[in-house]
Amino acid sequence: MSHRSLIAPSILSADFARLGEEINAVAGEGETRADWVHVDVMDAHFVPNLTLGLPVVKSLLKATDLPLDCHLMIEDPDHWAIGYAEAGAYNVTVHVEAASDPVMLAKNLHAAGAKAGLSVKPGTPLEDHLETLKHYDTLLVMSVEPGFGGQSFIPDVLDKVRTARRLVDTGHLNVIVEIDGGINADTIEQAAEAGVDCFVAGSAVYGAEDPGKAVAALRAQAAAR
Ligand SMILES: O=C(CO)[C@@H](O)[C@H](O)COP(=O)(O)O
Ligand SMILES: [Fe+2]
Repeated sequence: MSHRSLIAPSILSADFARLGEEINAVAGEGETRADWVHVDVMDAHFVPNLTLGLPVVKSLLKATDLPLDCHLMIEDPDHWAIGYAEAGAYNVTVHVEAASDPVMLAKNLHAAGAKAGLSVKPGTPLEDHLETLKHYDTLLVMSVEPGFGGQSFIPDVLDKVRTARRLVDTGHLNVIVEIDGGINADTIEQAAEAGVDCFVAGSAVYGAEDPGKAVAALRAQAAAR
């Protein structure tokens, strides 16, 4: 791994009535500071849950200087994703299962000034999307079925992470391997060992008494592998 492990707390497990304060809880100094804030956008169609959309993301962008990592679990990301990039999201991740033209989408996200992320559900093989991946900056490997926080990590996805790590390293791709779902003190080391660069953690951070300390502890565990 060429850089330190990145920790991206998911505000899905935060108090939605106090999102600005909740982000500030992981925006301190040093090791307690998150690298990115992960924002789960769900439309009750691509996934059976509804969360928040572009108006809330625009407000969050004003409330923090941390980079927003927007995970779009929505139908028709070809149409909607660009708005998040134009608003100033750092990274906009779309699901390969939902995108009609993911290569064009990545180009459009880049033109709008954002990084582009490609996400795969646990049952989606990576092998079918290798050419597409070359156009992206992050690969978000889902380690739970998308839709809800607080689910258990699916260990079978570690094989996919190892494959991704190998492809990125041997192909010299500039792609950050990110994992999302069930990451906590019990699972982060396996994920780090398999080659993950960036760890999304919702309940493990916002369910902790001190979210900033949880960020520091997860980062230390990831770095120890
Ligand atoms: O995208 C999703 C769920 O669909 C995630 O970002 C979850 O929000 C992660 O929550 P934990 O599994 O860490 O509690
Ligand atoms: Fe997510």
